Amino acid sequence: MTKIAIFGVGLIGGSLALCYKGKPDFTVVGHSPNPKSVEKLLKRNVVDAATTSMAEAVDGADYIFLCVPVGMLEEYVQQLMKLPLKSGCIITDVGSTKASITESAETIVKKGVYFIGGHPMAGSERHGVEAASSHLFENAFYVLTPAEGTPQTEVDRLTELLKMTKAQVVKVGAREHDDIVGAISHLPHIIAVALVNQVRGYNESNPLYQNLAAGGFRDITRIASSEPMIWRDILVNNRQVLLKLLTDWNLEISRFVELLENSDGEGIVEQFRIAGEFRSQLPERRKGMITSLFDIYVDIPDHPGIIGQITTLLGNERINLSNIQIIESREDVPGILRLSFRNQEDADRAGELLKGPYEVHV
Ligand SMILES: NC(=O)c1ccc[n+]([C@@H]2O[C@H](COP(=O)([O-])OP(=O)(O)OC[C@H]3O[C@@H](n4cnc5c(N)ncnc54)[C@H](O)[C@@H]3O)[C@@H](O)[C@H]2O)c1
Ligand SMILES: O=C(O)C(=O)C[C@]1(C(=O)O)C=C[C@@H](O)C=C1
Repeated sequence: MTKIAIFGVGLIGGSLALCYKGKPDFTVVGHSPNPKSVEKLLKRNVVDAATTSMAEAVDGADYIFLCVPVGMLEEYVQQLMKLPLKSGCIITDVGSTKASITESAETIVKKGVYFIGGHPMAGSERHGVEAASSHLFENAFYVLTPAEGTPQTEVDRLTELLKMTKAQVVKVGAREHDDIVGAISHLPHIIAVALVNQVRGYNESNPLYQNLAAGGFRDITRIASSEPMIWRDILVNNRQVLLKLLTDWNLEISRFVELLENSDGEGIVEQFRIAGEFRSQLPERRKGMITSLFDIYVDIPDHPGIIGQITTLLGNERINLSNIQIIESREDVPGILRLSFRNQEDADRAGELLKGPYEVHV
């Protein structure tokens, strides 16, 4: 039996738990310091067992996932080292920054235990176990940042385990990770929040701003609704990288100021052209990295007419489906249907509607 202990069973921890729970020869234990959260995890059936005791959670664990906010990771590694851990146990984390935890854990972990930094490049603006899904990591990249001295055999063991998330594991240096992810994830979150707050200011004197906000504003600002505490920790932790990125950002914006001051239409066309060209080369269908669709997943029994029944139900309620895909049909699980919608509201309505007759995952 492989035992997995998960600390912080929220969006990411809960999604990992759902990837392993119920799989043959796996047992998943969730930890929270809060007894009410422990009760909730058991009630939601996300884990096989849940506890407020760190010692109980790690007792005999083969793998420990730290899925708490970035600012707490080091403290958790320190606490874990005071407990008797199984020899060969791998501790990994899912934090959105990698340099500080990878470097500090190296000095904290004791012999016979391994720390390998990790970061799934998938997520959402939602948080908490309620938003968890076993499909979250499908097709996404999952970065591992092993320190230099980590034996390859242990990296391979963790890579093998992560295959069950259906993510694609890649190895990247921790500092390189923070530079890159700073640019493609952390900076966009700052920009989204700043933009929403700029418009929020205008909206105070004229509510039409909010009412007229359409696809463009929604697309670029979805992530402004992300969990503040999670993002406080990420941004403060990666501040050195972000300060440099914001300097570069100011230059990009100044370029537009200049183009507008000079009514330089050709220059504007050129900016859009080179941006569009680069964006069109981003890997397609990498869920969690780039998507303008809102997906729900429905477990479907394998019998004829089932897809017709589902689309009819949606059609009757005038819920517009933008894509439909059968992900797979395996012997040990029901088939899975991915339904995509143009906006969160439609996805939520569809979820509510289909929840009765079918098993729905968001
Ligand atoms: N949200 C994303 O898109 C995303 C993607 C990849 C990685 N991450 C990383 O995953 C980690 C978890 O983020 P999440 O999005 O799952 O957030 P979340 O809020 O859904 O989950 C965080 C979990 O940590 C617990 N927690 C919070 N404060 C705690 C405390 N003081 N003591 C003990 N437990 C505490 C919460 O109860 C919850 O179970 C973070 O390190 C984040 O950087 C997030
Ligand atoms: O899709 C989203 O909502 C996300 O915020 C996911 C996202 C990202 O910025 O792409 C956010 C944080 C992560 O650490 C990894 C992925």
